[in-house]
Amino acid sequence: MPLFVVLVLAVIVGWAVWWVVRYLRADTMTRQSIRQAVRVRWGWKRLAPMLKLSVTDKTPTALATLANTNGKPIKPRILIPALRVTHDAYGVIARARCLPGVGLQQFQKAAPHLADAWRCTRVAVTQDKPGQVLIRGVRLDPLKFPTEHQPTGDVPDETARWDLGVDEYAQPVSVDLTQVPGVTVAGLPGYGKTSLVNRLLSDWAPSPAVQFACADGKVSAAYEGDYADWVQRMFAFVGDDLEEANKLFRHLVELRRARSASVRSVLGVKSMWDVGPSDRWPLVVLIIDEAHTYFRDHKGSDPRTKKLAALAAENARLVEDLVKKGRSVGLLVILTTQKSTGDAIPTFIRDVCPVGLSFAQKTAEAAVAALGEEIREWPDANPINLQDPTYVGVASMNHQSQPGFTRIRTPYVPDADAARIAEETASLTADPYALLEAVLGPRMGDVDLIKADTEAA
Ligand SMILES: Nc1ncnc2c1ncn2[C@@H]1O[C@H](COP(=O)(O)OP(=O)(O)OP(=O)(O)O)[C@@H](O)[C@H]1O
Repeated sequence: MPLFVVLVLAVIVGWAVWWVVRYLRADTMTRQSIRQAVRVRWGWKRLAPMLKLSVTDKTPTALATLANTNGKPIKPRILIPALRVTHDAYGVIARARCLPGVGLQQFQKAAPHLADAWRCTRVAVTQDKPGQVLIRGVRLDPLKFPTEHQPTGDVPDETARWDLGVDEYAQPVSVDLTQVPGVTVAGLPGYGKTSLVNRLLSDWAPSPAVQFACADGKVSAAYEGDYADWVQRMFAFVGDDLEEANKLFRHLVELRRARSASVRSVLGVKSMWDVGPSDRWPLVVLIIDEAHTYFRDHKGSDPRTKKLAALAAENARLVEDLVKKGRSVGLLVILTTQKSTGDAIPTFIRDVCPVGLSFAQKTAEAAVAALGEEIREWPDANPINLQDPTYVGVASMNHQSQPGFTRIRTPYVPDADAARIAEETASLTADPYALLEAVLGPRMGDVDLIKADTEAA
């Protein structure tokens, strides 16, 4: 046998073995996707013309004209977009070349028929490169399949990137929280708020450039509740006591002022994000869980109620200060609530938070309270459609930088994993105010807090 044939055979056998091994090693979902991808590839030449995704080229090529010796008219050519198909557990990802007259619009129009032909729940067509479209087909609805996240304990590659989960096309969703001063998280009890925050803590805790504080309105003492393990990685923790919370918020507003006053002299820039957070100037994340506890209106004329009402009003004002003025000096506030009324997170705070997430909600009003009026215009993404228990862990998100809402399947983070990370990273905990004092030394006394306020405002 000639050497060339042997080589070709060896390549074919090697390729086949590689595919068989890949197939056998894959899980059931991925195997289905591999078979689906093969069907998509094989059926493409027939399917494309049926869906008007081909063009007829009547102009003969130079080669065809040369070869045409018998003088018969040359048949027009049917051009089919070249298609490259890959797979993942949820379905197929295909890249198609555009042809004259067959581009993004035509593929998008054909998407429902592609979904039928490829037996997909959803098909989305986007364009990420000129001359090419990306066709994502999901056989299974990624929103309906619970996932789990095992935190690695490694320092994140990028600071302030919040990996949230996957969207309805199983594409990873993450939000860049640099320059973001506030995030709201709402949803009915038991639908995954704690797990969402747990993930952020688990992923970010290994970084010495992030410090955490927490006010948990659901508990009275640090050893109770969802954050019991995390307390060791937090420089401050308060329970449902309004006065204690007030002290913490004041402390943080003071930190905000001191940072605003000294950012130029310490970091040499106007905004901390120009240089990024560091262990001496860390990003400070304040988690306010069950935010309603700290802000709700107390009605009554007895002295105790009056005092609570005054504290609640001041708490809202202090948190507003942090969200409105904390961005450039590295403060981030995450507010969560299971209450579905407008006063759970006062609208003047909600509206200055650029990122909002909501798990399931019971009523349209609750969805508006969580995500703003705009959600009424996006019925498909409305969290009132997430009440089925299948959607525990699924949230709808809006981000001020983009129109519309994204539905996200967030993963479950086992408590034991979160506890392990908290323990491993506890030694990184430091009070950012003390860090600033250490940097400024005796100059701390010179920090002009009033001037800092005027500048930041
Ligand atoms: N992302 C998720 N995927 C699958 N299951 C989840 C997810 N998040 C939470 N769960 C399940 O739901 C239960 C309740 O979740 P979690 O404590 O996060 O809810 P919550 O919204 O914080 O409730 P609450 O407002 O009462 O604190 C968890 O114990 C877990 O079994």
